[in-house]
Amino acid sequence: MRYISTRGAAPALDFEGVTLAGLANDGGLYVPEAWPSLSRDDIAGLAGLSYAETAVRIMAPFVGDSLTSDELRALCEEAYGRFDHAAVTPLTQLDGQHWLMELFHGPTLAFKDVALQLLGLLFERFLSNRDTHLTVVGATSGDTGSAAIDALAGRAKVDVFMLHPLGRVSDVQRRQMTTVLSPNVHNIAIQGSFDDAQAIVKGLFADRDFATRFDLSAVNSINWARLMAQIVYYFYAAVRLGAPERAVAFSVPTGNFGDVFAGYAAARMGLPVARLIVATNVNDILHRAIAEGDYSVGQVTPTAAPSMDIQVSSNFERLLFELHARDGAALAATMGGFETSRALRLTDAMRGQASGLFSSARIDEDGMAMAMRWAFERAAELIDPHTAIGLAAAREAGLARNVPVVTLATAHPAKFRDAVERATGVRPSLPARFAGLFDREERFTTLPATREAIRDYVAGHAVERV
Ligand SMILES: Cc1ncc(COP(=O)(O)O)c(C=O)c1O
Ligand SMILES: N[C@@H](CCOP(=O)(O)O)C(=O)O
Repeated sequence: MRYISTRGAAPALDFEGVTLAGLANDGGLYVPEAWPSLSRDDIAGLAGLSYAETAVRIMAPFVGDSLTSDELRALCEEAYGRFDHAAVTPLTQLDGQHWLMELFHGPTLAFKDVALQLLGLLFERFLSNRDTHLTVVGATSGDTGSAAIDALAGRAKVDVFMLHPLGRVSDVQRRQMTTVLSPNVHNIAIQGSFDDAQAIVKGLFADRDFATRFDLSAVNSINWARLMAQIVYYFYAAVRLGAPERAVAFSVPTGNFGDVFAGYAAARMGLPVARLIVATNVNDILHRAIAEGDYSVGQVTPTAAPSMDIQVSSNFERLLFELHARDGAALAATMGGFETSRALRLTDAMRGQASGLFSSARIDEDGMAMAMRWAFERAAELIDPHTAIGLAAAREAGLARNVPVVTLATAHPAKFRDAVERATGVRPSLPARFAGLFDREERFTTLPATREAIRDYVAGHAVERV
């Protein structure tokens, strides 16, 4: 399998190459040159397999020659062996139509663990026979940071610099990052928003000299390996609910468009997906884009679902690439215009194409709280604010009663216990392994939200290529 950049000008790479590179050097994102395809029999053959074995079957075509299937299996068994539920991503039924897919049974209680536990092992495996020290620079609105830090802390050939927006993540999220004191972990609170953090990270990659000097790599969903690992649970859930005989819809709490793009990839690979519902909070650029074709950047409003307080969604570029008929030069021109004007319009043809699979909804804070209460009163389930946005969107989507709708439960409710308590009156508790989280020493550096400040800090603490 080879990977090409959405902007058409970077060299094509194999799976090992894209995993280590993160972002393409033309500013684009890597995507598979062609979507692998699974037949109905292949999909039916996934029934009854363990999560790890399902992962091997789905990811093998993407990994190509970069790993043998025994190596891939060993990595999947190790990564998913760290989850505290035997099914890894279990389904819970809420009523006759609605299900939750619980993606929060990993070490840091969010869906990010599904991909980042594997990515940590992939880095280690690919670096084992290279004389390279990676400098991972990432941006987080709370969950990617803790999952990446858990996956990379203490690894000999990687340093991780994680930027979070000061004061805009939950206390549990922050402490999950800042109480990890390994020397290779560098937490930075920036005086700005998540969008500022993400723009700084992309800016550092765009500085080719800097990116080469420090062997920059990415753990955000700009890294293809992140999305690849997330495709697996769409197949795993759909097969449990009757695929390939029955199509399943998914409602996805969306910020950076990574999770829902993984659902798109599953559909492109042959999974019968009835609908992908893009659920946003009041930071609704993606809802406006899908519903009206208006992808224009507004101000970020802090909400009780802070991990979705995002305006510029990095993976939307991967969908735009598909909607530009995979023409990298055309997309590079579109993105150039967007970077200047902070706005772009989808043509009617693009919107028409997207609407075959995607729909969207914007859920405000009241809608979110109501969904938390509904899940609790109706099914005795405590759900986190992000999941609640997905569930509210699922319930208002108006899909035929015979279509099962799976809402992705992207975080454990205890990560956002204040918001959950406000909505339901119940304060969810953290699993026992987090006892003491609030007594531990925290370490982070606060910096201005400028590329220069972050570049200087990274340069002062990272390992330079010899
Ligand atoms: C809990 C939670 N839900 C949803 C999202 C949005 O996912 P994505 O950025 O892949 O759209 C995030 C952040 O990425 C998150 O942390
Ligand atoms: N919501 C995310 C933001 C980063 O998203 P990613 O999927 O691109 O890593 C977070 O919690 O950090």
